[in-house]
Amino acid sequence: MQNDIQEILISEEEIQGKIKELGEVLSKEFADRNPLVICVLKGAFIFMADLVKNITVPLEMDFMAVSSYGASTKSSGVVKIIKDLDQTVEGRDVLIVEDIIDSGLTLSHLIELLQNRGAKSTTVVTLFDKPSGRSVNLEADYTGFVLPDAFVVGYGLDYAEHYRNLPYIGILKPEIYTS
Ligand SMILES: O=P(O)(O)OC[C@H]1O[C@H](OP(=O)(O)OP(=O)(O)O)[C@H](O)[C@@H]1O
Ligand code: HPA
Ligand SMILES: [Mg+2]
Repeated sequence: MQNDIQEILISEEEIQGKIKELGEVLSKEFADRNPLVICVLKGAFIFMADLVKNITVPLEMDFMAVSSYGASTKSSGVVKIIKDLDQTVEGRDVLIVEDIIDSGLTLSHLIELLQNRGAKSTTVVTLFDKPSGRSVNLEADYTGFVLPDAFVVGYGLDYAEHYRNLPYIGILKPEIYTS
């Protein structure tokens, strides 16, 4: 698995340090608001788990699975809901937890959906942001790291369902997805 990685961009230690910082900021922002923290599966599952351990105020969690990449390195442009939320978002302060914003299509779709369902507020925290990939105008409220224009894997992010279990973020060797 490691042999398929061209370069490690962000180490496990750097990721964990950043998540502690994000947890502190979000604990202040959401004190006394009992947010509904929504994990965008599958990619965000590791970030969600590490992040909520660093948020020290009461919150609730829910999970939603969406997919637009499949076994490709480019967004299909169609955001499919594979598993919907169990809880209602009506009147709730919602914190959306994403692993990466690339084209922005997944999040813009999700934010619109949650607002239409009556969420009181929607706040986005993403661990990674790839601004060069954007096809819609969208910014997270909180961002961990800004990434260069390359297809990355690890820490929840996959290529064709592999590499999610790497504890760091790396650039996948192009020959892996062009061969
Ligand atoms: O900004 P975008 O271009 O929409 O890309 C970001 C989304 O793409 C990935 O999900 P993917 O569709 O690969 O599903 P997965 O999380 O199950 O891997 C990632 O986890 C984000 O949710
Ligand atoms: O760079 C990426 N890697 C893995 N999944 C992704 N989904 C959007 N961008 C990426
Ligand atoms: Mg994916």
